[in-house]
Amino acid sequence: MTLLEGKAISVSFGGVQALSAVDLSVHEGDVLDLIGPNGAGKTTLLNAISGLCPARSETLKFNGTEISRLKPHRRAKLGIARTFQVVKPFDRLTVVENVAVGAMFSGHKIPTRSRVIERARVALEQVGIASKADLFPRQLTLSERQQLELARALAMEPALLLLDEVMAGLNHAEIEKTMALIQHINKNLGITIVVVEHVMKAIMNVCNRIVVLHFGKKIAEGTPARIVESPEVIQAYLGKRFADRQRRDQAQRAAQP
Ligand SMILES: Nc1ncnc2c1ncn2[C@@H]1O[C@H](COP(=O)(O)OP(=O)(O)OP(=O)(O)O)[C@@H](O)[C@H]1O
Repeated sequence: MTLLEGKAISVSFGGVQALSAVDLSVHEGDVLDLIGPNGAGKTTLLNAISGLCPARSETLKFNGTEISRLKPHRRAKLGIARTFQVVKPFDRLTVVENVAVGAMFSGHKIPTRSRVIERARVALEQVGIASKADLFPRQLTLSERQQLELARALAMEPALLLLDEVMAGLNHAEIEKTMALIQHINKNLGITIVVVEHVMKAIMNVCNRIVVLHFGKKIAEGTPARIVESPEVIQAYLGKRFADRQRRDQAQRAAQP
């Protein structure tokens, strides 16, 4: 089933055409990776979906409802949550209180304080930092702050989660952990995910579809295996060495019993 359907999504900032008539379909259960060079329009596309920047489109439907004229908080209530590339928690609130702010935007009509805190604690457990609930954000490592950002979005009980570079600045072990967490959120919590991610090697093994943006236009879409074969994508973004290595890895995995 199609969860999100966008047709001809365009965004311009003054003279800059950040997105030009991009079509995007996200199916229920997808982990869809948005890739492309710096400035390609990836974050802008997440902003257009979540309502954070004014966008034009022929249609933008979520779960069958036209959302293009809805404010961000209305889209959040319908089940669209997102994380931000630069994590900016409320410094004077504890970790659990920060997440509780997210829980206030869940679909429930009047979330009570106890329900909101309970939901926040569940989300912290889901991302693995329940033991940090009563600390302040400044006491967290970079990786834990990313997990806080994820928990805040999960507390909104979304059907669609938009992740903007949640692995930026993380080391190898932390990236592996985050990958496993993304898989867990998708498979076990049943949440559809659109992820903007530059750490290609890692995300290739987790996503089922990739959409490639270049100068605000969609230049390719398909399975990871198809995308590494696309001459246009190799030239615009992946580079030949990465594509060759990825193809070799895929062949080795396929040959394993
Ligand atoms: N608020 C804004 N005002 C003016 N121009 C903007 C604004 N936001 C984005 N842009 C421009 O729109 C284009 C797309 O930017 P966007 O941040 O979406 O790219 P991106 O693919 O996410 O890049 P990166 O990988 O570097 O995060 C860029 O040319 C950028 O400079």
